[in-house]
Amino acid sequence: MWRLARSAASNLRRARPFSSCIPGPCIVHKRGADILHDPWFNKDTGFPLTERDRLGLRGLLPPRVISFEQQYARFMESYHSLEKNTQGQPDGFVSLAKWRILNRLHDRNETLYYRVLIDNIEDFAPIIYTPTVGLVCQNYSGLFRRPRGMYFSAKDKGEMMSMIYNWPANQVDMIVLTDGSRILGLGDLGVQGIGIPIGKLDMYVAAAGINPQRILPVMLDVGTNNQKLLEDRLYLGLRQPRLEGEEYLSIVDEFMEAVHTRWPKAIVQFEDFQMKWAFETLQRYRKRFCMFNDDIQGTAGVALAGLLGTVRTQGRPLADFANQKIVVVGAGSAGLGVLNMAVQAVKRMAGADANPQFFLLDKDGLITKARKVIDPAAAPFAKAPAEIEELGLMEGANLIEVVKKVKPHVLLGLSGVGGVFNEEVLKAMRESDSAKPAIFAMSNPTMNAECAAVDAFKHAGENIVFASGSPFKNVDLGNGKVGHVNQANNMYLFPGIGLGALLSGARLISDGMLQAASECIRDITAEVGAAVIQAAVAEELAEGHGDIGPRELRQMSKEETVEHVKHNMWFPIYSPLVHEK
Ligand SMILES: NC(=O)C1=CN([C@@H]2O[C@H](COP(=O)(O)OP(=O)(O)OC[C@H]3O[C@@H](n4cnc5c(N)ncnc54)[C@H](O)[C@@H]3O)[C@@H](O)[C@H]2O)C=CC1
Ligand SMILES: CC(=O)C(=O)O
Ligand SMILES: [Mg+2]
Repeated sequence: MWRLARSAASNLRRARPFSSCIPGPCIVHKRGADILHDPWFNKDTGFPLTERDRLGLRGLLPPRVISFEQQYARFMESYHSLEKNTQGQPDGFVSLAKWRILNRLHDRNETLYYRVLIDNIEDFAPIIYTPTVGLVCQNYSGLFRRPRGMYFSAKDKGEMMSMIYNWPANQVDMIVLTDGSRILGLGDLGVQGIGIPIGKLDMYVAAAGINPQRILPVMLDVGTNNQKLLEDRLYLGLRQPRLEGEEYLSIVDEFMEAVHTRWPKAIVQFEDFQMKWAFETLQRYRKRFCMFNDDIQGTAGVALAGLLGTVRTQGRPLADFANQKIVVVGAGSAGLGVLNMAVQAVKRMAGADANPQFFLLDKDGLITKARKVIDPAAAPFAKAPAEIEELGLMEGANLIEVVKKVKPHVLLGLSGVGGVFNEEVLKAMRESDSAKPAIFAMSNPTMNAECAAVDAFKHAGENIVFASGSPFKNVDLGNGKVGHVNQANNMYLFPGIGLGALLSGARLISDGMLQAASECIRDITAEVGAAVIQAAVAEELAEGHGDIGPRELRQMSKEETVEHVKHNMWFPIYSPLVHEK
C-alpha cells in the first residue's frame, strides 16, 4: 500500500553510482574561506587540487584530497559508532544524538548530507522527519546553533516585501510555511515549529529530487499561546500571544504577496496551521496562488489511497468503497480533509445521491446535527439523528459505543491523542463487519498515535490492515507470522504534488491534481509528479517550466512525462565550481 518502493530515492541511487555522472559546472561568486563556510559549495576535503588553486583554497585545507565515496563512508562510520556508543540510552537521547550528527553535516556540506539522506532514507526519515522532528521542535530553542530558512514575525509588518530579498538564492521553487500553531500532535510550539518545514523540505529533496538550493523553509511567528514557552528564558520567538482575526490575516497576506512578487512561480505548502487558519487560508489563497495545505489535502490523498488499498486487500471491487463504514476520530484539518476527499470518491463511484456511511467524532464524541455549536467545516459530516437512531446512537456517543454499534470496516484516527484506541476499542474491532478491518492510527509523533502497532494486532486480531502516521516496526505474531505495518503519512504524497505542480508550471493546485496524486500512490514519487503534471495539463492550468512549455507537456505520453520528471530530479554530486565575479 504505502510501502512506496522506498521512494524515488533508492531508484535514483541504483541509477547513479558515485562515479558514473559527469556533473555540469556550478557558478560560484565567492572565493577562499567563504566557499568552505557555505554548505552549498563546500566539499570539505573533497576539493580537487586544481579547484583549490582556481578558488583560492590552497593552504586552507589539509593536503590530501578525499573522494566523495570516502567522505560518505567516513560519515557512515561515525554514525554507526554513535549508534553503538549510545546503545541502552533512553530513546529520546539517542534520537537527538542522531539528529545532531545529521544536522551538523547539513550545516557544513549539503551535497554529502543529501547523499547520505537519499541512500539511507528508511533509517534517516524517522530522524529528520516524524517522530524525532517533533522532539527537535519541542527543544528547538535549546538545540539552536544556526538559523535555517526565513523567519517573518508580527514585528516585520510592512517590511516583508523587502525582507524577502534577503534570501540569498535567486530562484525558489518550493516553500513550506508554518505558523507553528499545531505542530504534529504537539500543539502550539511557536517559532520552534520551524523544524517541520525544514524536515518536510528535506523529504522533498530526498524523495522528489527538488534542488535544495531552491527550497525555503519559512516560519511566520505571530506569537504563541503556549504559556510554558512564553516563560522559557531560552525561547527564541516573539513573547506575545498569537495575533488573531484581521491582524493575523494581514501578516499572512503580506507574506504571500512578498513571495509572489519575488518568485511568482514558487509553490507554497501550508503546514501545521491550527484548523481555523488551515481552512481559512486555503480558501483565501488557493485560487490566487499556487499553494496547498498539506494537512488537509496531502493527508486526504494518502488516507484515500490507503482506504482504497484496504478495499482491494479485502478482495472486493474498488466500487465497494462506497459501502465501507468508516469511523473517523478527530474532526480537525486532517480528519475533515480525509472525509471531504472520501465523499468525493464515493460520489464519483456511486453517483451524486450516494450516502456514504461515515461517522465523525471529535473530543465531544459523535458529531450529529443535534449538536449546539458545530464547526461549519464539520457540519456536512454530522449525522442526522434519524440516521443513527436505529443503531442506538445519539449526539456525543463515545468511541467505544460507536465502534460497538457501527461495527466499522475502518477505524481511522487523526485526533492527536495518544492511546485513544484503547484495549476496549481495539477488541470491539473484532466484531467489525469486515473480515479484514482496517485500523489507521495516523496521529504523530509516535507517542500521539491512537494506538501502537503491537496493541492493534494483539487486541483487534491478526487479520487487521494496520497503518500509522509515524513508523512502527512490523509485529511478530508468533508461528512465523508477521503483522505488517504500513506508514500512512502525507510524506508519500506531498513531494510528488509539489514536483508535479512545479514542472507543470501550474497556476494553482486543483482538486483534480490532488486526486490524481492519491490514485497512484503505490508508485514512486516520479509517477505521482507525472500524474499531477498530466492533470494540470488536462485542466489547462499548466504554463510550463524552464525550457518546456505547455505544448510540449501536452504532447508527452505518460511514460515520457515520468521520464521528464525523473530527468528534472536533482541529485547530490559534487559539481566543478567555476568562479565568477
Ligand atoms: N499521518 C499523517 O500524514 C498526518 C497526521 N496528522 C496528525 O493528525 C493529528 C490531528 O491533526 P489536525 O487535524 O490538524 O488537528 P486539529 O487540532 O485540527 O484536530 C484534532 C481533532 O481531534 C479531536 N479530538 C481531540 N481529542 C479527541 C478525543 N479524545 N477523541 C476524539 N477526538 C478528539 C479534536 O476535537 C479535533 O477535532 C495530529 O496528531 C497530526 O500529527 C495530521 C496530518 C497528516
Ligand atoms: C504528517 C503531518 O503533516 C502531521 O502530522 O502534521
Ligand atoms: Mg502536518
